[in-house]
Amino acid sequence: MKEVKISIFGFGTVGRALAEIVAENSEVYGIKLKVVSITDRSGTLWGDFDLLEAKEVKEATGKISNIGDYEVYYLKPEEIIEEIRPDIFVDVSSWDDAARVYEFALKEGVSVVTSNKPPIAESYDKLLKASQEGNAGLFFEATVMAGTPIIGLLRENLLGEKIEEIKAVVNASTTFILTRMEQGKTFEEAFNEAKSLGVLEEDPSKDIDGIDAFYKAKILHWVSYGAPPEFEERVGIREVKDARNVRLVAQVSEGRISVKPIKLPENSPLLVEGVQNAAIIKTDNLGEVVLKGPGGGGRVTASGVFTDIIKAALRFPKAR
Ligand SMILES: NC(=O)C1=CN([C@@H]2O[C@H](COP(=O)(O)OP(=O)(O)OC[C@H]3O[C@@H](n4cnc5c(N)ncnc54)[C@H](O)[C@@H]3O)[C@@H](O)[C@H]2O)C=CC1
Ligand SMILES: N[C@@H](CC=O)C(=O)O
Ligand code: NA
Repeated sequence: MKEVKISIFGFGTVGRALAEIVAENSEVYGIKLKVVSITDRSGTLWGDFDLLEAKEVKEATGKISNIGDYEVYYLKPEEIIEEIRPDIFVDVSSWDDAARVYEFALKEGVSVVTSNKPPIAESYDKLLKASQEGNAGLFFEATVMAGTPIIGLLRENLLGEKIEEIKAVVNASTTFILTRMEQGKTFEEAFNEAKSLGVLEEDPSKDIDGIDAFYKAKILHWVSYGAPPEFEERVGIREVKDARNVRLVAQVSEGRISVKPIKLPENSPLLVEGVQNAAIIKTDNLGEVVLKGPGGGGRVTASGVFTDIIKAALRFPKAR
């Protein structure tokens, strides 16, 4: 059975959920998935360790380096690629500047799977070139709508369509906060409740000020049009007073992205609740296609990462 070596970078809510899913499904489609390293801010665990033990140590102590019987290394991100030589580099961290490591990995023939938005939103074209140069895959399903498959839809199933417009609610945290405010909670009460769900960013202002949704809108623009937008607009939810039927809506059309709170009509498919996301994709032949599903949470996000790991393993030869 072909063994595929995976290095996980970042071991928070999503990383630990991914460890669970890989441990439950280590042999899929004739492939044996082997996590050979896990990195968090305290260091890199590298070797033949027990995945679930690593998850327990992280949850109990907050640091992967506290694991007893295994070697912990202090590697720069590029050294993970050079020294460990994984087949797939999986970024589930909140490190905004990870694009330089993705580019290095891709050029080395190492596929990249990520749930981390800024590197894709800000460096998509450069990374696509690097993936072609290194014959390696770049996969980022979980960056938008978590495991709900909008990226695969746009990158594969709608390739024959002209994307006329996308209107979407793609940030779970603000949807949760706005729907709790609709039910009479204050912003502060709703915000604190959202914290317990594991969907807020490490820096929650990214959610509240529309930055997370903006990155996602930019990724949708890249995938739909192969270029960055000229016009960009971003407004968060801090000034929302009457939350009834209000959602943070991302609007994407060729050359333009906008993220702002919008009061929606009663029957709008975008009037989602809780951590649900929804998107209305308008194309030349199909008219409107509606996609709705969970947009945040550990396993919901790790689901998209895991599917991308399988895609990468099936499509790309082992790293050189
Ligand atoms: N939680 C969710 O519902 C979703 C999260 N995402 C994205 O997935 C990524 C992970 O999300 P969560 O696990 O929820 O976040 P988290 O905050 O629980 O975990 C992020 C981890 O990355 C680590 N990290 C940050 N910078 C690092 C660096 N330079 N070196 C090593 N480790 C570093 C942090 O220490 C933390 O353990 C984020 O980029 C997030 O935007 C995407 C979709 C949904
Ligand atoms: N913080 C994000 C997590 C998923 O991308 C959100 O609230 O949607
Ligand atoms: Na997705």
